[in-house]
Amino acid sequence: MHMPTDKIVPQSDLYSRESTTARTPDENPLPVRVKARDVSVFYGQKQALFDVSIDVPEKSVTAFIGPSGCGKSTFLRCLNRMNDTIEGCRVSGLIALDGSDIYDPSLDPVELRARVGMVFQKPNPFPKSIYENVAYGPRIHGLARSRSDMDAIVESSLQKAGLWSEVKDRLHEAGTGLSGGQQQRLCIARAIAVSPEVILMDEPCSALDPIATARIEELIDELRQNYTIVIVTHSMQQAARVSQRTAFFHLGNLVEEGPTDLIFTSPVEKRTQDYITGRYG
Ligand SMILES: Nc1ncnc2c1ncn2[C@@H]1O[C@H](COP(=O)(O)OP(=O)(O)OP(=O)(O)O)[C@@H](O)[C@H]1O
Repeated sequence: MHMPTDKIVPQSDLYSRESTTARTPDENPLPVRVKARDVSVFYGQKQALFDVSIDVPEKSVTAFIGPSGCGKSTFLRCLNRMNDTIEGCRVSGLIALDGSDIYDPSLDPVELRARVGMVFQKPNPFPKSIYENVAYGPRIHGLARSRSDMDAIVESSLQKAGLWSEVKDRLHEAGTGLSGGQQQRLCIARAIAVSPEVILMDEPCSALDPIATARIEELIDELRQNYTIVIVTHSMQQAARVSQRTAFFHLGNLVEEGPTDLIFTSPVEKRTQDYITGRYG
């Protein structure tokens, strides 16, 4: 059921405020693609996120880490309004993509989700052919004018997802017939096919074996040349391997965020230190 969340009112003072959780100013910061300020999320009466502020730089991987239930997925879902689909979920604060409020009522959430794509924990291809899985988004967004246009989009998306050579001779077979790792790459191809700016990944490797996981991690590293990626992961090793920035969440708060190497070697906050050294979580 579709339940609209609270409108986020863009307030210039909120928009221009610095993120207080950023621990070290980068010497050469990348342009900010997604800016969140004072984002709180409620499920009914229960508050799950408290005043989260963060800048997500473009063409890099930002990892969200933290113990189970700390709000990582809740915050990730705010970034493309997936929480709109959860009954009783309310969002306040500001989230801007390229300077524009994503909760502006004039913005179509379907268009937003093409610009901010999502890959889920469990690979979820449609019960259709490999080709149709990738062609579906471009078709509903009117991105291909002809069959050959569509063929080109499908091929290049599968190429970028590192799957083309494995499936080019079986494009009309069911997507669900692929291995788990291939299915996840198909889901990545499906997200890429509508030319997103940002790709959100919610524990994309948790259902995969170590070899398929390594393949997806390599792919994430390649994709960051062209896309802004935000990944939720339970694995600190994965965050350290794939991300340039890491944000540590605890009990609904964004405790600390900064360059991944610094978060893992010299965190400022004791709670971050305790988590990365395995004291809890
Ligand atoms: N649909 C929902 N309805 C009610 N409460 C929810 C819902 N989704 C999440 N929550 C609650 O919000 C809090 C944050 O959950 P969330 O799933 O965002 O955490 P997480 O850090 O991603 O956890 P995990 O690592 O276990 O996936 C938890 O207390 C959770 O129970």
